[in-house]
Amino acid sequence: MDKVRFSDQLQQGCLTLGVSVAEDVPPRLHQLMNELLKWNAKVNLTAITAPEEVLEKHFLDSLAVLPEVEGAASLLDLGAGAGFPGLPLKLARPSLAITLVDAVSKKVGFIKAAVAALGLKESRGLHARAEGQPEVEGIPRAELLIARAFMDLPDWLDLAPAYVLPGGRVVAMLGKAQPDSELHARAAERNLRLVSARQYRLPFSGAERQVAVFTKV
Ligand SMILES: C[S@@+](CC[C@H](N)C(=O)[O-])C[C@H]1O[C@@H](n2cnc3c(N)ncnc32)[C@H](O)[C@@H]1O
Repeated sequence: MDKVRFSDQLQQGCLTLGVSVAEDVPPRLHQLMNELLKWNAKVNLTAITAPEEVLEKHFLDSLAVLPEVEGAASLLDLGAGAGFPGLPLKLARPSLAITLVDAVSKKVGFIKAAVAALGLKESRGLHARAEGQPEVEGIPRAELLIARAFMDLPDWLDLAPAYVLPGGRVVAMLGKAQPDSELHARAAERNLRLVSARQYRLPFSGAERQVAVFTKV
């Protein structure tokens, strides 16, 4: 898909999601897609390789949580894989300091190469396994914790708070929507508080999503 068509579709998708990105962001995401597909030909990073699908399932799916990310100064993406959702969020909000962690070195190798190719500042790929002890693991705490397709909600809410700076938030990206009562209950069991929960659909496939934000009590 050429850069112009890609940029049009990306902006259209953002509009449907109710998020906005600066004009230079779609061309930079196009560059990220080319980098991803180039690497993917040699190193297996993602099963999603059709440009239309990369655009929606990786990029728009990541950008959909921009409202939950606004205002944070630092973001930690655990189990980032090929950099989702962290890299698109960083491109959309350049002032965000990001750390992307994965336990598989070839994935972190790609993240580092993408950070260099895109000239991203305050962006770090880190090869580490997150098991709840950030100091031991060398993983820095952040204001906002995020992960996609990493753990189910109960395990994520058990793990993530250890990596949050005081007053920070944990974002859960969920495929299957859960009732607010369930989210409140999962939070209360762990001395957390549900800050917000929002359901939406991806713009082209209509796939259902939910994003929930938690903070420590
Ligand atoms: C299903 S992938 C999701 C990748 C990416 N977040 C996405 O949505 O495309 C899960 C990733 O978590 C990584 N992972 C699994 N357990 C981990 C751990 N304890 N610490 C860090 N990364 C881990 C895996 O290597 C894998 O890249």
